Amino acid sequence: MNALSAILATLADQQFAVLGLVLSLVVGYVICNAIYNLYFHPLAGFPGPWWAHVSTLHEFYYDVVQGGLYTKVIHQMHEKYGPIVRITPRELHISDATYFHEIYTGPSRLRTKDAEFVKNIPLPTSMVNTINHELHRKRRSYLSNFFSKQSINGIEFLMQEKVDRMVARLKQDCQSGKTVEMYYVSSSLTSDIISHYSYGESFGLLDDPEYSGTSVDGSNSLLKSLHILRFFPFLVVVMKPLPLWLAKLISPELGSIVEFGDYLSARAKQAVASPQALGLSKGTVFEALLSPEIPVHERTTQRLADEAMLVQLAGTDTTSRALTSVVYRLLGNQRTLVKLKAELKTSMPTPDSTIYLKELEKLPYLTAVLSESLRMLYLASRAPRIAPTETLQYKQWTIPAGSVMGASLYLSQHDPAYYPDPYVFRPERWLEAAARGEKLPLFIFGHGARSCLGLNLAWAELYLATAALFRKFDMEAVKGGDVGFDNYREFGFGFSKEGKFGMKVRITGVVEE
Ligand code: HEM
Repeated sequence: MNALSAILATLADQQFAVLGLVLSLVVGYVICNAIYNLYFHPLAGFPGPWWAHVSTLHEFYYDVVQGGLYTKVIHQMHEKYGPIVRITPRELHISDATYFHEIYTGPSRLRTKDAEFVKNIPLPTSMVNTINHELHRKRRSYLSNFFSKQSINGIEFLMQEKVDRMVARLKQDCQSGKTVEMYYVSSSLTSDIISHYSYGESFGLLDDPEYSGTSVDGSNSLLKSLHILRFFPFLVVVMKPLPLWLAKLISPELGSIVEFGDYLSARAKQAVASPQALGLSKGTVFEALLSPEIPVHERTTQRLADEAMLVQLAGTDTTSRALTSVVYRLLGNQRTLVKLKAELKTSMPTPDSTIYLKELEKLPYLTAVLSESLRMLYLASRAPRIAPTETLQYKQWTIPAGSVMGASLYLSQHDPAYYPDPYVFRPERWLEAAARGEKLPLFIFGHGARSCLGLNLAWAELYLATAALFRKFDMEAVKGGDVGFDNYREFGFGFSKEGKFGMKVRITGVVEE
């Protein structure tokens, strides 16, 4: 008995000794790492609070524990430390919109993405996840014709057809006096357009009696997990092969994303298996991605499915939030609304006049209203870049080649250097700048080699839908029905404190003349 006790005691002593050793190693590592980060790291000389220099714990606390609040903290850091701040041990943030184009450059100046900021996106072979500059350039080129201005002008009839469907639905809602969620109306429109254009079959969300919100609810649940997935990327790997039944059991929104992913994989598989008989895939993203000029190793099922999913996600929630935001701004600014309605009459003499994109694009006030609504929208979190071989100079600071650096689009869009009183909605600022011979920058689509590929489609949808909504209908905001426009939280996009986004309206009349 005594011998056994002695053995157990020895083992316990040994375990404590091992535990003690492991703990001391961990503590030692943390201390050494903190000392290195504070005094020896290439970014050690940059301004910022010591805690941001030492570890990412604060970022984790504000973005994951508190939920999407680190951009606010970054803003506060700039107020205290100036225009350039080391916001994490390995990342600089520059809050000076005049420097934006140096970070987000065109293809002639080498820029890569930061791998840390794509590992949470479960589309590993899509262009948005592609770190390498050259590979990204190629992948993007496979779809750039598909979204060129010329191609988008060529599908005006398709967009028009969907806008007409939306108008018909809203007329019914007007008769029934029902309250409608504008965010769901907009996302049904944008989803139907992008699905019809990309896959040759519209998802028909505009025909859903309640305007299905499943697609945006699904992508919002994905967005809300982005910060968590960035800190715990292994979860992406765990979630990816989730069977549909289990995903639906966890949440209907997750279920809708998995279901959609399964649908796209099946379509991609079919297209790859028989590219000669594309059938349903003719004239779609699948056809573009299966072009014989693309190397065979890039024509895989996964590539097609990832890229198709990216296009659908990027093409739905973005523009639908933008359109919802246009409605929110107009209904909250009667003077602007009256002015816009008067201008719309000049290119649409009657509410039933056919709307032509080319005509709408020439309307200065409409363009200013859209630009100003976009400017105030939170639609993309910080997306840092790396200049692997270029040393950059910002004022007195030399940014070493290979540093991670970025500028939040949202903070750039509110830089008083370009937009005095940046939090005031004032479309006139765009017209005043034009009268001075200046063109105000619009940062929301990003800039350079990795800027938004769907920008022409987004603008076309916004022109057509805004003109239809405000030339054909009178509407009012439902009191307390607008949420998320304060951008309290950031999960890629802006959300309210409660994690919501939306705008309820009542269609009060159909315009007669
Ligand atoms: C108002 C609407 C939209 C806004 C504000 C917007 C904004 C952006 C931004 C800021 C980026 C760059 C993100 C980064 O730096 O990583 C981006 C990328 C992208 N957007 Fe959009 N977007 C909009 C609509 C669309 C639409 C309608 C599509 C249609 C397909 C689309 C497709 C894409 C794609 C494919 C990329 C990735 C480009 C690349 O990695 O080279 N976007 N978008």
